[in-house]
Amino acid sequence: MTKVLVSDPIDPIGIDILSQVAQVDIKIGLPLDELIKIIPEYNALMIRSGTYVTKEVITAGSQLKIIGRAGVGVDNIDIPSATRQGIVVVNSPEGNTIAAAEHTLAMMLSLSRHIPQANQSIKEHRWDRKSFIGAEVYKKTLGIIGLGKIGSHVANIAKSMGMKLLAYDPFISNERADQLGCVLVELELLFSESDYITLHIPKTPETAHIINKKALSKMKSTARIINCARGGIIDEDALAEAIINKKIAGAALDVFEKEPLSNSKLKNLDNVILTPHLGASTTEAQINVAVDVAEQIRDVLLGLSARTAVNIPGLVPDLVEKIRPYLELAETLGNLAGQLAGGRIEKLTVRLQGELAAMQSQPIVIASIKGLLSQALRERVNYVNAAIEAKERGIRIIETRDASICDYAASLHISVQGSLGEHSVTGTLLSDGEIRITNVDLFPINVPPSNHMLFTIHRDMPGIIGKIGSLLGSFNVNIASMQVGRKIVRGDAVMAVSLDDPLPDSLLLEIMKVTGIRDAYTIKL
Ligand SMILES: NC(=O)C1=CN([C@@H]2O[C@H](COP(=O)(O)OP(=O)(O)OC[C@H]3O[C@@H](n4cnc5c(N)ncnc54)[C@H](O)[C@@H]3O)[C@@H](O)[C@H]2O)C=CC1
Ligand SMILES: O=C(O)C(=O)COP(=O)(O)O
Repeated sequence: MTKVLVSDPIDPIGIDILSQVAQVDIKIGLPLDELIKIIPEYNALMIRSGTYVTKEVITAGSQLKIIGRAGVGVDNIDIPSATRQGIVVVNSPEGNTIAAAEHTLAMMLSLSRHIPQANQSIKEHRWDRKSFIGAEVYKKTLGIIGLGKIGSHVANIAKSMGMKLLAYDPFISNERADQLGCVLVELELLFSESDYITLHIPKTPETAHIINKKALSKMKSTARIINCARGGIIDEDALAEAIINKKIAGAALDVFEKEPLSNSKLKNLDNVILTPHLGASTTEAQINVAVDVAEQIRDVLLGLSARTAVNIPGLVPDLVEKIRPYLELAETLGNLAGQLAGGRIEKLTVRLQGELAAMQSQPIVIASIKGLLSQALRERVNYVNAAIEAKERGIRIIETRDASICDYAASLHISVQGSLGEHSVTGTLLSDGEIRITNVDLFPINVPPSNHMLFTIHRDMPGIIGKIGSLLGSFNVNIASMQVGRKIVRGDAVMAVSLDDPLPDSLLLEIMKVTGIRDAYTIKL
């Protein structure tokens, strides 16, 4: 029975989707050791920001196929470990964009107009209008750090409120910033010019404590900071000090270095507004992310591809659909070439030929690697970890294209160099999508792949095919088809035999003894 563990609160619509294909267990707030104890039973894990999917959780999750993050940030998942183990990680890149942007604006306006403090005072039976004189955001400067999906939506709304917009994002073009009415500037200038500073960046080694004591010292004494992105991008102690010492005017924070926030100086400061990571907490966003991620978990458990995997490079579903037959071709050829080469693999060369040369190569290369490693790693290798597995084994991957090779409209040539020598295979797809192996070690042939195959390199001489046929017959191995390819008459030739039955090792030894046979290989595809 396929089992999914849901370890953070997810909208019921997501649970319904998962229940179509699996038993769904909802266990919220599990301590780490408990999660590690039960995760081996599960094929998928669905989380939000509350669950830390550490290396230990992933190692214990030996059956896990997919981890689904019902939200954007995946910094609570050890992605390299998941990738290494072949686990797809998916998120919902857009499901909560609006919710997070609107929370940011609510925080900015709450800061400006002291709404939480005024609300508190009236509930404490005071009618105090003097203490809560606010500031308008109109004509003020908003500095946006991170002009991605949420930052852009914040920019659009802030613009319509009459704010001047500065932005810092080294990965965004001037044209894009222009469209949003933002001026791209360096951080220093953003710090010194902004009345409000809002952060919309992921937490990475580069962004950790991007707001620190030095940055705070450059800001206006009237500046206010909003962080609805990630904890840890602000040095919380330095921020508290800056507010206490009136270096800046205030802050509104939704996310914290350690969540839940426990003892913190920030809790005692009047001009600080704190919310418990509520950026994505709207009914609409929770439905969006739950559907988005649950559907992907369902699909992956059914053997389909994920729409927004964060750890499968280049394999977006539209592309997968378009090139799926070529992925199968690449896997088959990688597998075949790997078995012909045997021994320790040193180098894989993938050449996209004819019309294939114009296609996106990355998925085809990954499929070739997956095929190459499939004999050694079986189901442990997949599209997620194939490249990493090859790298860790020191296999060099070379990718080339040659549009001028037109024996077939589109073909793929794979060559594998290993400790026992080098072998190459070429293949193509027929108009009905069937695979044909068209070349082995540069000998032209035309055979479909089959589960059990025998390849020989032999001298082109009379009687050899008959001898092989009789030997197979004497071992009760039935031949489905046989093809011989040669470059010159009575030179070397290749024989490709498709078999209905597996070929025993003892038979291979007999075949090797036949006069004229130089090499023989049993292949399982
Ligand atoms: N508080 C909450 O509940 C929520 C928080 N978030 C968080 O908000 C953040 C932004 O999310 P999105 O806009 O969806 O992501 P996004 O990927 O669309 O945008 C992030 C932007 O940050 C930029 N960036 C990356 N490194 C940078 C650096 N070193 N300096 C400056 N810019 C850098 C990128 O170029 C990109 O434009 C994420 O950390 C996400 O986890 C998202 C949703 C809800
Ligand atoms: O999507 C994100 O990055 C968030 O931070 C939202 O977190 P949550 O799903 O509400 O725990």
